[in-house]
Amino acid sequence: LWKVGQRVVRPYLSPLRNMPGPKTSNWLYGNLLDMFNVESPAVPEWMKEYGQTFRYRSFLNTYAFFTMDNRALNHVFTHSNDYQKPEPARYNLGRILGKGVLVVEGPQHRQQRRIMNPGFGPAQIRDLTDVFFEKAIKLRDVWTSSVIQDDAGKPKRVNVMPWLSRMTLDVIGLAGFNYEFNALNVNETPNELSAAFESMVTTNQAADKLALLQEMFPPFRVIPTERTKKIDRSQKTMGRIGQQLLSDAKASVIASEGGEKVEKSSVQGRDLLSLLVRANMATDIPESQRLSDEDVLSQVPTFLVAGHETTSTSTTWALYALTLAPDIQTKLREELLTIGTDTPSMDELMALPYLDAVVRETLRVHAPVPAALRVAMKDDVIPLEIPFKDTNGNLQHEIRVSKGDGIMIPILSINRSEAVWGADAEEFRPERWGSVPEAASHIPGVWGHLLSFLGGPRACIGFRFSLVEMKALLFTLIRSFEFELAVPASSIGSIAAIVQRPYVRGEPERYQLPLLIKPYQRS
Ligand code: HEM
Repeated sequence: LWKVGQRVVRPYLSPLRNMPGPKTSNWLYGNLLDMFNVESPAVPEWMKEYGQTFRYRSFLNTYAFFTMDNRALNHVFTHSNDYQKPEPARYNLGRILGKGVLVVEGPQHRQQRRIMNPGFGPAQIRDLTDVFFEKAIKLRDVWTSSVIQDDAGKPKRVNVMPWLSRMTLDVIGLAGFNYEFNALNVNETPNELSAAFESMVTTNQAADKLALLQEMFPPFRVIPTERTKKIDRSQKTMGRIGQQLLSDAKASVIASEGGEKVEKSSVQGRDLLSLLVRANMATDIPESQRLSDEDVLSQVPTFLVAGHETTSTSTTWALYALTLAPDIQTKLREELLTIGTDTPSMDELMALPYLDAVVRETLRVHAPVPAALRVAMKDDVIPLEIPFKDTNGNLQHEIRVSKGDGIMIPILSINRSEAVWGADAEEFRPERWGSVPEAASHIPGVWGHLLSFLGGPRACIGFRFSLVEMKALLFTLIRSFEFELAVPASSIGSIAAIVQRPYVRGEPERYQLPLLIKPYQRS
């Protein structure tokens, strides 16, 4: 009751009530339904009317604000303890991931990042490059042998999304924790871990009103539902398999420490879980700083959730962009065909300038995670680069927030900002990376003058991993195939549900990118 009371009273006390912004349109959802309206999202209109910093109403009409201001965002990123992920989102993720690095906050997060960071460094990702190519080549071969042509040898419509998703699942299994999902072996039934994970992430929370109440109001969380029971069952399976993977990783670390050679054909010892186990056993980490087995195990589903659909979705968008711009597709193919092998090293791959520009431009225009949310954990004053005029007509050089106010970090709007990238900011034009505008260097993102991987201590830990994986995929596919859209470009839209995916207007299948894929005949 105290919490409900706080929620009711908060809107009358927040300093954000004097910031300009739209009127609330729903007593329960505030402005959220307008913001997430797929066909006509309200944010672009609000940006025209109120500028780059404005307030809106969130769930139960609590106050939140939207800002594209670099200084304000930098403040939010660097004070990650004071601006945490919303508790309902952490509860939801935590049901699936346990206490993984994506969910925990404060000292626990610092401790986990400290031990995990080394596993994601350039040298470690270099060691995983052959896994990226092995699976990219497997996808190429499955497509060539049985997927892209009908019996008469004509290209048939292929929804590339699930294929790319199978490829990245296989990669994160092997590179993440030395586990073979075999998702690209389409004739085999999904293995146990894959089925448990699938069952967990596809539980339909939206259809379950009690689930929404449980998310928003903790006392309801003690009530078991079909959804919670399903998650519990899957968690048991994942826990059992995870325990086995952890024991294997420990054994491999001990074997390699003892000078025993780890089998060359296996990734064991190089996978993220083994690196994490090794870092956790390092002698310079005091006993009190080490992760418990439970914390280490939570990283297995964390890698699956964070590192699988994000990379497959961005590669899907890259193929989409290349079908709309055949000249760019041809130019990219020409560059890729200058390499004389199907399996270049990471350094050779990363040195290809046009591939790099295409990947950057994809992650700019089609950032798979379009926005992030944070909540102020205390009253605070956030400095601004560009002031805003409050509802009383006074110029404000800072934003005053009270504990509980929300913040929307509009990753995609910032990536596509005309103020930064010029009048053609919405266009996919890889050539722009030949001369990056000065304004882009002020964006507080961890990579590439973009916010696609966010910034600060909570930035994406796996950005190098995903860049090399995406490049290996594009390298392999663009050299081997020509891609065309199988439907008119105007029928493709995008739906954002944490990750932003394409769909075809008027067709029942929820997420898809239907393409025609032809083998490329080298002259
Ligand atoms: C194109 C691919 C990817 C994109 C666009 C992406 C984007 C992001 C973003 C925006 C966040 C911050 C979310 C938030 O705090 O609200 C994040 C966090 C994270 N990502 Fe990624 N990611 C990608 C690939 C990966 C991969 C391949 C891995 C692992 C192998 C990974 C692991 C993580 C983890 C563990 C976090 C949580 C970090 C923390 O809170 O300290 N990501 N990612």
